[in-house]
Amino acid sequence: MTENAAPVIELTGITKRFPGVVANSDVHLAVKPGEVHAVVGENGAGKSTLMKILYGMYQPDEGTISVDGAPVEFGSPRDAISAGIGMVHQHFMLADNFTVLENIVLGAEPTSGGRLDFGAARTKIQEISDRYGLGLRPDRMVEELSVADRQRIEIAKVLYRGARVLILDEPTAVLVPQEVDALFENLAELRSAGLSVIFISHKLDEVLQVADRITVIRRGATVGTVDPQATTSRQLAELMVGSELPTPETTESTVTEVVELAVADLRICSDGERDLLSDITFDARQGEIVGFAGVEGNGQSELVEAIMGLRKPDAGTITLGSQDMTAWSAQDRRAAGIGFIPEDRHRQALLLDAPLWENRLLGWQTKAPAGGRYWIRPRLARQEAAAIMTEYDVRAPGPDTMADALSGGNQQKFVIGREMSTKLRVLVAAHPTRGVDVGAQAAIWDRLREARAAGLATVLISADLEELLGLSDTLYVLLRGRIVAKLDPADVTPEILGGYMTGAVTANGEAAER
Ligand SMILES: Nc1ncnc2c1ncn2[C@@H]1O[C@H](COP(=O)(O)OP(=O)(O)OP(=O)(O)O)[C@@H](O)[C@H]1O
Repeated sequence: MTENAAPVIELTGITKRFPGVVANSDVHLAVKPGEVHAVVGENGAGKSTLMKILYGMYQPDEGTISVDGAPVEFGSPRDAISAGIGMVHQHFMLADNFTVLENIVLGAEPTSGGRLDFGAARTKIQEISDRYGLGLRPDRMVEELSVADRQRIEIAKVLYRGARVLILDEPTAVLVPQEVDALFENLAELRSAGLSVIFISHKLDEVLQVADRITVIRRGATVGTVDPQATTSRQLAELMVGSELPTPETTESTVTEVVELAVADLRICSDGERDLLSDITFDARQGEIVGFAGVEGNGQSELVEAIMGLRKPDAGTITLGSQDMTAWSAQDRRAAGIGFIPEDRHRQALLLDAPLWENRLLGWQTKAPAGGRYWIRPRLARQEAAAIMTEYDVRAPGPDTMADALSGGNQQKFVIGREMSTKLRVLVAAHPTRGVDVGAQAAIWDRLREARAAGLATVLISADLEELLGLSDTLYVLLRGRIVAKLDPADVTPEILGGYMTGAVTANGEAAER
């Protein structure tokens, strides 16, 4: 980064109001050419809103956007893209059954005399790949590729469209440590080529490692821009929150001998072809957190769906206490006290166009006091929703607020609060703190530990290795649908765990043959 370079992007005095909420209030952000600029802030601080304004998805109520010193107005993402701004989404938007080349070109087809010119596209993609060390192979099918490869395709896609400023929204949430290092090398290449990266993340250590400058947003307003060389992650967190953070406490084991959930010889096949899960056998005892590590797509979703009754296994049994529940419906399982924090909160946990009080009832409609066999009690549901909002620090105007008006992290906190405020025997938690800020993460970890101490058996799936190592009593690694290692979290580091997850280290702890 050139110290005194003029900003390539400057947002000045940005204010954006939603009903009952000022999402951005007089925000200032200046991004220089050749810098990685992190934007951090608590859940609901206004980061996504600001990025949506920069990307032309929302229009600000006040304030200006300048590109290369000249004011611009973006009516849509198309305008932002033509001004050289690209967004790499957290949820990849790639078509699995197309090649890398097709995915990059889709929507920005090259024309030569009115015809698609794939030859020119291939050359351009190869240049981009070589220049930034992306290692793309244009003819590979996307479905065969890892999460990290897909992310590189998304990056190439925006570069292909001429982006000079790339917005990366929580890019490391889905990566193992080795992949995070590789991503950071790619970012270094982009930076040295004079491009700019806006990096949104809740992982403050990573932010300090990768960013040239960090802008902190608190409750919609800019707190300031800091130099990572002169800031610790604790200071950064305190700037975000506006007060000192409590220190998380360590806890004693609470694992008992009583098996609450037993999974035996579970097998799930896809169309009779390939096993998505095979020979899965494990127990979760009262007072125990059983963690599952794995690169996304190695059987975690199928395991969760089988336990929750959303997918019928091809073989094996699932037992709750002394009852075989393999044939039970999803609703029977919830009624028996199995709580669920799904990976995809939008599809599986919330009705986005319904108010929070209705979402309080979702999945628990038949449970007293607010729900019941024949009717529901809106007044009680409102009270319960309000109680969850207070207890889990869900920042929103009230129980009548629609779920889709909440920031991502606040939606997640609401879902966790809903599930955990019912008396549970088993909790299946997939990525429980994905997208939540450090303060909320520590609070959720405390809740999970308290529930464990009270006897809850938890199955924890997470891509956050620190979370898995910090919470689990027993840790399994899933690779290609099998358990390839059973580990004591006290004995492993994130790097070793990453090795098991990618298959680089085998079950006996040795490096796998290449
Ligand atoms: N479409 C919308 N309608 C109403 N309110 C909204 C809308 N989008 C965001 N908000 C509100 O604006 C505020 C800022 O939300 P935003 O999503 O920008 O936060 P964020 O910093 O990205 O949070 P997170 O880390 O949880 O993703 C929140 O109070 C949120 O509830």
